Amino acid sequence: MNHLFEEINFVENPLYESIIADIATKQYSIVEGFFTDDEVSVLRGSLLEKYEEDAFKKAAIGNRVNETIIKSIRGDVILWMDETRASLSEMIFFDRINDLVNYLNRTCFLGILQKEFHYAIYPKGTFYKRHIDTFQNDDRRKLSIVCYLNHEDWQPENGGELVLYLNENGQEEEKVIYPFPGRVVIFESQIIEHEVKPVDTKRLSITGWLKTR
Ligand SMILES: O=C(O)CCC(=O)C(=O)O
Ligand SMILES: [Fe+2]
Repeated sequence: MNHLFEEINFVENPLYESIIADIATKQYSIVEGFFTDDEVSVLRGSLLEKYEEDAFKKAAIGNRVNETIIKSIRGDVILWMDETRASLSEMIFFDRINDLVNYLNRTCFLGILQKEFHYAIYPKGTFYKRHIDTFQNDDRRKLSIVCYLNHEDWQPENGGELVLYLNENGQEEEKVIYPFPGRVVIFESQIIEHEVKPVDTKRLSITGWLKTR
């Protein structure tokens, strides 16, 4: 019998258990300090370096059609991350995410087989209007994950709050979340409508999705 338990080799992780419990009860979870101050700082450096190299601009060129329509909905600039060519700091990021995904797959039967993440910068004055993260004919996105990489002195007055629109017994309720560095927000992609309020100071993050298939 002992032998059997050794093979299972499962260590309960209290942080992940609290995320799972949150999502099961309210469809979202706010995790403080998912990344340490040092990790946030290294990831922020990596994001800003790529921004200065103009890599974000190049990523946007594919979307030039409908540019004005898109800008009235969302004003962020993004750069998709490539795990197969990850830098040292990006490896730390993906190690954390993969650890969470493995735990979710072992405990929740979510069947997460794919993921996609991008850096995002919201320049001053930009926003992302109320939306849902799944496309009409593609329901593979299960969980949305937003990781904030702002500077340590980020203030609520800087704007850029993430607002989740929750359904509380038929009544809509707004959950306002400030993008403080190190904070990670996870929510059900297919259920929770949300928006990013106008930003007053350049706002930095990594956003991604855990997907089936
Ligand atoms: O940055 C955030 O807080 C949310 C971003 C978002 O909703 C998205 O990229 O779909
Ligand atoms: Fe979104």
